[in-house]
Amino acid sequence: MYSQVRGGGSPASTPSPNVDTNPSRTISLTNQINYDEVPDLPLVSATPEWKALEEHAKEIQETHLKDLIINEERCEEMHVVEDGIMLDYSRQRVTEKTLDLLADLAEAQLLRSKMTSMYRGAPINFTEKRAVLHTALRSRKDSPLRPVVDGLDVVDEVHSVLEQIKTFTDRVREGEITGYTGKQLRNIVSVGIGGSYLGPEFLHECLKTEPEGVNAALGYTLRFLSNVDPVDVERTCSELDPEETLIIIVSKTFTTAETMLNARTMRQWLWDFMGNDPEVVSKHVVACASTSATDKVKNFGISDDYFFRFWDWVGGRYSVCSAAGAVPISLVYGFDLFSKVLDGARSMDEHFIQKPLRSNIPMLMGLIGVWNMSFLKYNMRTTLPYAEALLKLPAHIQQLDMESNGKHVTRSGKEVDYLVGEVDFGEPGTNGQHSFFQLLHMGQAVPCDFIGFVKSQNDLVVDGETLSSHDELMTNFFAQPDALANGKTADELREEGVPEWQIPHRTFHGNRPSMSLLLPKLTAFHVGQLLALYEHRTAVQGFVWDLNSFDQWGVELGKKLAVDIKEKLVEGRAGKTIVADNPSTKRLLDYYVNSLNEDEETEKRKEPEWGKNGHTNTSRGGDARFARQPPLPHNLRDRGTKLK
Ligand SMILES: O=P(O)(O)OC[C@H]1O[C@H](O)[C@H](O)[C@@H](O)[C@@H]1O
Repeated sequence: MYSQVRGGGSPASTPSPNVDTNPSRTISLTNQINYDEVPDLPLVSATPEWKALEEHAKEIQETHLKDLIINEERCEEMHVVEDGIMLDYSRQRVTEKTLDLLADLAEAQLLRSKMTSMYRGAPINFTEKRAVLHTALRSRKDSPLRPVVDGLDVVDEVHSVLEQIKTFTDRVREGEITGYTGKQLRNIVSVGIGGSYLGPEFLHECLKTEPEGVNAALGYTLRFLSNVDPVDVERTCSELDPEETLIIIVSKTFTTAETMLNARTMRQWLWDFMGNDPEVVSKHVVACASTSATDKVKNFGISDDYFFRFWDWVGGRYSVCSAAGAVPISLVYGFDLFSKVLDGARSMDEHFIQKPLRSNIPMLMGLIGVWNMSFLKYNMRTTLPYAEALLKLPAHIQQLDMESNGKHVTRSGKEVDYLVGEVDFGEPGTNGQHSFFQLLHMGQAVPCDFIGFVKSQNDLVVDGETLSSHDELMTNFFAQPDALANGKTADELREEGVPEWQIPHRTFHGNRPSMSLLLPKLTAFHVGQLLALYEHRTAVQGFVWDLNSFDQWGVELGKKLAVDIKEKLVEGRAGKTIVADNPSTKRLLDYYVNSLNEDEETEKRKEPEWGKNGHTNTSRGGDARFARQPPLPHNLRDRGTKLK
């Protein structure tokens, strides 16, 4: 496949990707990396730059954060305001020297060359021989940077699909494209898992309460079906009118077992309501998949016009800005609002490639991530958005980062002897404060990303309150980082009159690092910025650690074993003796199969029922037909007995 760049433009709209205030930090673009060969490089931990940081970490271990954060000059230095975003990293356990040494490490690891290679479409995902071009998904049509993959201009490809999506989604929203029985398509069900689900759901949750989003989505519902658990199907279909439902199958490969079973289930659901006619599928099912899955999409019964392609050079966890996110979001919120997400992501792409280290938000966050993990040995990290609409951001970051940097070898195939790949988790504030913050304050130390907004999507002031509810939320955003950094000493507790016996239980050691990101408002544009910011943070860490952050071989083994288990389960349910690879798995399988068989002797397995909960179908304004339980599809009736 491999790609070259046509035109020779810079990765973003401004002339040089290597702008740096400190000329000694500027990396020559001639220092290009050859991704067609597996390099034989020493581990980064053997470099003098790494060793200098290890030495420096010993000094930092002696310093308490509360002594660092009282230094006015340092606090001034350790914040950035760019594109409306403020990053304050003064509560990280870093000094000017730390940042200089990290810059040296970044330079030694050719960070900027690697970034540029990514933007230009070099095959940096070399184990799969693929380019990594999610930045091209938000390129301007007339971008001077024209990566070419498989002979195709990537930016032209992207814009041709975006136009197809705009036309299709506008026509659906205007009622020109309808369902099989002529009804408007107002219920959208997006079927997908992993990267084909988490990012789009995160965007949906943000836009749901965004004022423009609220208006645009009036009369529409968007649901995500990801888990192969039949209960997820039940929940998804509950009270939906199939005649008004459009199913989007989002799967890059169009082979993922869970997605394809759910896709077949949803196809059957449509047929069971509207008749077993191929036109039901061609009018109610669309696909977002990679061009290499074209035949599979056709074989499913999906028409060409309803196929929105993306490309092998878009990784699943980096695919939100492709058709995977564009189709469901544009159907419900309109293409224009989705375009604003792309604008925000593009502005972050430009920021990332153009800005010098000390003004570069993703670069600073990535390098501090490396510092915390590999040198200060914090192997966890938490994302704490003080915005309920970001409730799915932690789950998205979890996949993005843990699938990207959860690796054990370098690009040269050498085992790493340093810590890489944090465990990422999170929850919106203030809810998180009432669940796991006890551990953050007194148990294990976990670096925190606090994310807050100057304005709420929709603020409230209750009569008699001096502050708005958003101000109230933000007081916590400001207070928690100080509590983590400063802690509380025994002497301070004594002064407050705390009894001596309680003091050990109420002492906070502090010295717990965090960073604070403050954005203007959770709009479509700013959510696009956040999305790209975290994608780039992950890339920075992988580049410095010398990993391939863009493959995911780690998910394959379990998938393969599940296929083997399926055969064993079929045999067990047919009354044959289960032969398993080890006694532990055999015991579990025997227990499962025997329990099922016993159950069935006394009680027939319960049949699933669509719309079981019997709520009013809001999208139909409470149509009585859907408030009742719809008929059970015939093929699913037999499902409980099929395995016998
Ligand atoms: O989009 P699909 O091909 O269905 O893949 C869905 C997901 O499953 C895979 O196992 C990977 O872990 C994810 O990176 C991917 O996003």
